[in-house]
Amino acid sequence: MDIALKTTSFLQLKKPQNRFLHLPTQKSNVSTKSFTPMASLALAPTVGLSEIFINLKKQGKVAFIPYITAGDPDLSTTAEALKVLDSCGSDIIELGVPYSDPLADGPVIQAASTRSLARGTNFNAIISMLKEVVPQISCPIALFTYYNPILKRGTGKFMSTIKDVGIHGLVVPDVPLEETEILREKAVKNNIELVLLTTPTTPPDRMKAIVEASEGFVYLVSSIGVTGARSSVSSRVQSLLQEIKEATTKPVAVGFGISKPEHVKQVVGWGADGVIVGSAMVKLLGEAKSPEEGLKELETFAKSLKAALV
Ligand SMILES: O=P(O)(O)OC[C@@H](O)[C@@H](O)c1c[nH]c2ccccc12
Repeated sequence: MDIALKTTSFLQLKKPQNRFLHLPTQKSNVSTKSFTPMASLALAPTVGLSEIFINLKKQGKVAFIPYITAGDPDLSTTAEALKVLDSCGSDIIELGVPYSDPLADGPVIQAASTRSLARGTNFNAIISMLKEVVPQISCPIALFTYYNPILKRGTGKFMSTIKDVGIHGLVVPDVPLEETEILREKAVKNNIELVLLTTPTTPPDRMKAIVEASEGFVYLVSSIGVTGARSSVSSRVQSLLQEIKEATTKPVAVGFGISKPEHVKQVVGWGADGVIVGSAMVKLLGEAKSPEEGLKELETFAKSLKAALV
């Protein structure tokens, strides 16, 4: 199966043996009753991903886009983490659906997915949590999932379900470029922006097709390999950003390896419209001594990265 990223040798995903999700089917032990809905704040309805970038550009600002894995360490903490990240000035939040075979993920996010699945996190419980939390936050959420959970539910049903809880964007790293057409059609019907990814080894023509088809923003993967904090961000990103910006006026957000304020400043200096930070966030939240400790560390870290953007 040729996927959007495969030709970039970013990852050679084999055709999944069993296309269906391996999530535990037993009833999740996650109680949605634990989400006591606050009086839903009269927040302005969140705007979509594209609008976020338009508004930021007018202010000469760059988008801060953290990623966390839903259900790690548990869904109640995820609910709180979304509010913390929103209050720290996140412009978009990427929320990952844990999956049993996260081939594009490094050890930190793989471990987060394993912990989350071990707790019984499943898609329905994530949706229930989002139903409560989305009205309480002001920044849009882009759901992050591998292709199987979508296929399992049916593309149309999946899209309408996430739209109904106020999700604005969708990132599917292993969808074959040739199959994004089907996904995008259902996404557009549900006002969901389907974000596509390009990488350092994506051939120019393929990159052009990807940026042309990508909605909301273009995800530039900074380095080949899997997700994970790196000591430095590849300087190749600078020329990659130029090449992409010659091919499109769409905003480009850079992810992979970014884990320090100096990384953020560097990528901004190279012309990125957004900065995506995942593993470093996930590690703090999921590997802390307690959820409260994790939330505190997440807040401090998020503020330090946000401060590097101004
Ligand atoms: O973890 P990093 O190196 O900070 O990279 C962001 C990444 O976590 C997030 O965007 C993401 C999580 N899982 C992925 C799989 C493929 C591409 C991107 C992702």
